[in-house]
Amino acid sequence: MARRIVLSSDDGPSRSVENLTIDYRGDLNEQQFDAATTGSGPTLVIAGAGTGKTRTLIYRMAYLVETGTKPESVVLLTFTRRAAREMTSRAADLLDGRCQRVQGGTFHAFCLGVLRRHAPTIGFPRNFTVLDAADAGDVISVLRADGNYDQGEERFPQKRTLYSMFSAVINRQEPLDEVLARRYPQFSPLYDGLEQMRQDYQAYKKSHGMMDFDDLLYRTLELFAADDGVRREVAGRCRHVLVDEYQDTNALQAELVKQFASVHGNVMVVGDDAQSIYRFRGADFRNIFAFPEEFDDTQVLKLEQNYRSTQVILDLANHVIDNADRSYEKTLFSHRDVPDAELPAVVPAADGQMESRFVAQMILRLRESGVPLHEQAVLFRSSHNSYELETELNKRNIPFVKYGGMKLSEAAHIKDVLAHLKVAENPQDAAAWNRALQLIHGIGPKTAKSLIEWATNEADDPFVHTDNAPFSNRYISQLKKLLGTLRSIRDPDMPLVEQVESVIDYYRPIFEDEYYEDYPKREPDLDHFIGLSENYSSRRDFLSSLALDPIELTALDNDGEHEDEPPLVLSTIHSAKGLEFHTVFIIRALEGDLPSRYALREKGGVDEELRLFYVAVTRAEDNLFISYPMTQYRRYQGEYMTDPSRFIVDVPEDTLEPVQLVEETEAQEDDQPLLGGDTPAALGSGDSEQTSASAPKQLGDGSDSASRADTETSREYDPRDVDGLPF
Ligand SMILES: Nc1ncnc2c1ncn2[C@@H]1O[C@H](COP(=O)(O)OP(=O)(O)OP(=O)(O)O)[C@@H](O)[C@H]1O
Repeated sequence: MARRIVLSSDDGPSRSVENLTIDYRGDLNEQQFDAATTGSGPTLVIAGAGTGKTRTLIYRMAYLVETGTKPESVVLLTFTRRAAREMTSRAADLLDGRCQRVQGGTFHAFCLGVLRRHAPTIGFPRNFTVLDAADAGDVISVLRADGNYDQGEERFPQKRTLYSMFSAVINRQEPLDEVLARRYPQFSPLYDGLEQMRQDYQAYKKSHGMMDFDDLLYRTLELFAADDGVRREVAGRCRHVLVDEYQDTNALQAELVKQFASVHGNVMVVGDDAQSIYRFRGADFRNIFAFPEEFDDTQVLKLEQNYRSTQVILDLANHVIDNADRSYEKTLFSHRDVPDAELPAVVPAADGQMESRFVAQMILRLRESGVPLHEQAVLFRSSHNSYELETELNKRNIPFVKYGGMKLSEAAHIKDVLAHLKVAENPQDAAAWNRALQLIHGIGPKTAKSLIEWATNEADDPFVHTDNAPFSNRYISQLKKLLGTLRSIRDPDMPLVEQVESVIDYYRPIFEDEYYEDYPKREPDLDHFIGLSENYSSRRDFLSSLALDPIELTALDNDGEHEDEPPLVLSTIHSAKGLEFHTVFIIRALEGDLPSRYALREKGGVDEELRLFYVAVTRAEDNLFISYPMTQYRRYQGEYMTDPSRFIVDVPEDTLEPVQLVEETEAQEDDQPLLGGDTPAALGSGDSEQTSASAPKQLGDGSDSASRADTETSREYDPRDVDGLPF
């Protein structure tokens, strides 16, 4: 065995908590203080929603640095890179710039860093390509075109489904036959072909220098198993491991935490079993229950005091989660003393359009009463749930930003550009070749296949046109342009932004032709893409970063358009994780949507949806409206009656107050009180006509039309009117 020389720690001298610059006792409650300032060893912090998990981790980071731990040896693992950035910069604000040097990021990004250094140990090149889910699907398509995996069966799974199956095998560590039996029983008879394909997919990625997301985790563990020196070196640099959102880790991530903490043993994981919502990606909320079994002498701390929501909102949250299968016993109680807090409201609307009008009008009224748009959010289960509302918001010129929709790198035109960059980065990337080649007139799937064969196997240099290449006059001149562009951007001295511009110059005529119907609408994305590339020094980092940390297309689309006023937030519930808003609207609370009809088919699926609903409810600080349309329309079915979500039907009225929507005209006829008058202030004052007529100018030049629409059709929301519910 090699001789070992033990170096002593470079950490600075430790100081007592009383002599530190931050007032930990004053800023934190007792439970938070205990967690932030605990000593070494394993710690599990079980925390309810809004109880200050994030705050505690930020203070923990600052505390470690302030008491002498080298910031570079603190590792903060979060669910998104944005979360890590925000947390380290908040810690830096609290203490000083040293906190920016904490190693923060996602598990995938951390593993990527390790693998870039050590990939050759497990037979991968250092410049391996990172495949996102769509890329992985493309690779699977390439394989499928080559093999006879479907054995003539017509009902073979699509590429996305195949990827999900293969992914589940890795990240749940379950054999494929079990994955099929549990989640895709209809494909169980195809097991042999599928297993063969899965193995070929693994082998193909390895021989072509590619890793998908699961590989980043799995191969890191493989690397540690293959070379214990690497494990010791990596874990040696993890003096303190902090993990946020532990409830959403999968089996591989839980194992990685163990490995990272295997030298120093200092690990703090923070999570809320009730907020585990990523089962479809292999997350297993049972990890959080298993933690004390995995780490001897775990200290378990609980945070139960909620600082975010009013007690009435928490009462609903507690009621909801009481129905969950298994959760750590904790009852949230509010720290906020809000007299006359509004009960959460359930609002049935006649149809989707009426639901949208209610939400849009309510948003304007709240805004009138002083709640800015960006402190209001509309949450929904699936991105398409908000389409009708988006139309309504556009009609009224209410600016909004939407999260959880399409990612920039999922847009077809961006994928085209990316394909060129990927080929330049990894000439073995057949899926990228395939996309780039088929953009050329005269090259179809068959020709592309033989060209790829030539480029990846036969050519000495695939970027140089040679006479023995299988080129035809049909496309030769365009192909030469492609190869010339790719060759030029492979020049190591060419700055990334110039490479991207060069690809886009080549691509632009193709782009205008390919998307002739709407290319002007897509054009700004190309400019954004060039702008993004300016932040990276290498093509490799840029591509990995886009794969690992995708950028929201819609968020980007709307960037810079709201200089006057930060916009309203529309978000899927998944993307609203960790956020908080003064007012939250949960729309489309329907059976089939929330819970999603797909979840109903799976064991444990409804519980996961229940937790998702819990996450949505606990985003609200002061107001919560849960609405749904009572009728919907389907093309072949016509109009039909919906069922409200099971999560809201049996809730006592003193926990979730039913509210009836009434048209203004009807309300006046019935002599019912309109919103305004004695309506609680938080819900806005003045009648709808006043509200919209006085809506400030920056809500758009269409404020007039909004005003007209309001006066003509306004229906009234009266929170006190609980009779005659149309359930
Ligand atoms: N000790 C405290 N004093 C004052 N405010 C606090 C305290 N702890 C937390 N808060 C506030 O409570 C809110 C919720 O905190 P935080 O976002 O850290 O909670 P969380 O547990 O991460 O929430 P979730 O898991 O629901 O996203 C924040 O606005 C935070 O500033």
